[in-house]
Amino acid sequence: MNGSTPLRPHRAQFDHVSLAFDTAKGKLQVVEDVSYAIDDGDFVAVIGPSGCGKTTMMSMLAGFVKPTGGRVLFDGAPVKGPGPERGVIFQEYGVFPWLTVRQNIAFGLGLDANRVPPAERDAICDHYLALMGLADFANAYPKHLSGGMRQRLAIARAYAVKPQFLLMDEPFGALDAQTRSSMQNLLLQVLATENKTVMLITHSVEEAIYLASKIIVVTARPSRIKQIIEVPFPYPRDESIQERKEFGELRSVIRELVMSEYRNQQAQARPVSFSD
Ligand SMILES: Nc1ncnc2c1ncn2[C@@H]1O[C@H](COP(=O)(O)OP(=O)(O)OP(=O)(O)O)[C@@H](O)[C@H]1O
Repeated sequence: MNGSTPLRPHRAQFDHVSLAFDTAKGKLQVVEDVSYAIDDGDFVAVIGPSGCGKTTMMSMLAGFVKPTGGRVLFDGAPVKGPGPERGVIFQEYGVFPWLTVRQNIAFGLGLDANRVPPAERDAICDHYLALMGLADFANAYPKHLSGGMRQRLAIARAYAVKPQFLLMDEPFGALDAQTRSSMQNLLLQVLATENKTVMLITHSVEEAIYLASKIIVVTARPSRIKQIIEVPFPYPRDESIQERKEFGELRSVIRELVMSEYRNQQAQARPVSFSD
């Protein structure tokens, strides 16, 4: 629909990536020697203990922070900053309160990188208003929406500019169980109709297995790769896979991996570890 952005395969690569923040108390090592690739069409979920460095990892690929060691590559070149081919959706992120729902969705389509003619812009807005169940609220302001609707709007805004590469940080974390599950299904539906590559950060093992093709379990801080797991369920998927024995078995394995990192975090008994 967005004719200005030709579809082409994308590849992201973390190549021995490390990141340490300079803080008043010294260096805080947050990511350490992480290497993996996200290939075109992959759906990679990253899961690990709270505060271990997942958002920091994603922020490097989004171009918000730079690694202090190694390289983060997008299409073979080091990431230098944000770009229109990478759409970022954070929890509670990205809705302008002074714009209506329709204007919010149209916003990115007025920016140079994604500009489209008005008729096309209107068609894209209509498409996502319908897809996200927001058509009746097109002219409402975000303050009149429920939390779930606002988050759907944030997602619609990110989808509208058709980034082929989606970076999603706990996008459904604040939603009630019902809305969360309908948003997951909607995401699978969008992925089935549009070629997208996704990096998703989640705390939910079920969500990771249900949505992802590959799950990266990371360690307690500093984030290192603990295990990379290929999810054995083909797409398209529906909720019935959650009833399958293999789903339950995989859930147990991943839960144990994550819990063992929580135990490590507690055993370290240092909520924040600094070094000079
Ligand atoms: N700009 C910064 N300066 C200093 N420390 C930071 C900065 N950003 C993040 N941190 C610290 O880095 C660590 C990792 O944070 P990050 O948000 O990446 O973790 P996370 O795994 O995404 O956490 P959660 O799952 O709870 O969202 C935390 O201890 C955090 O306080």
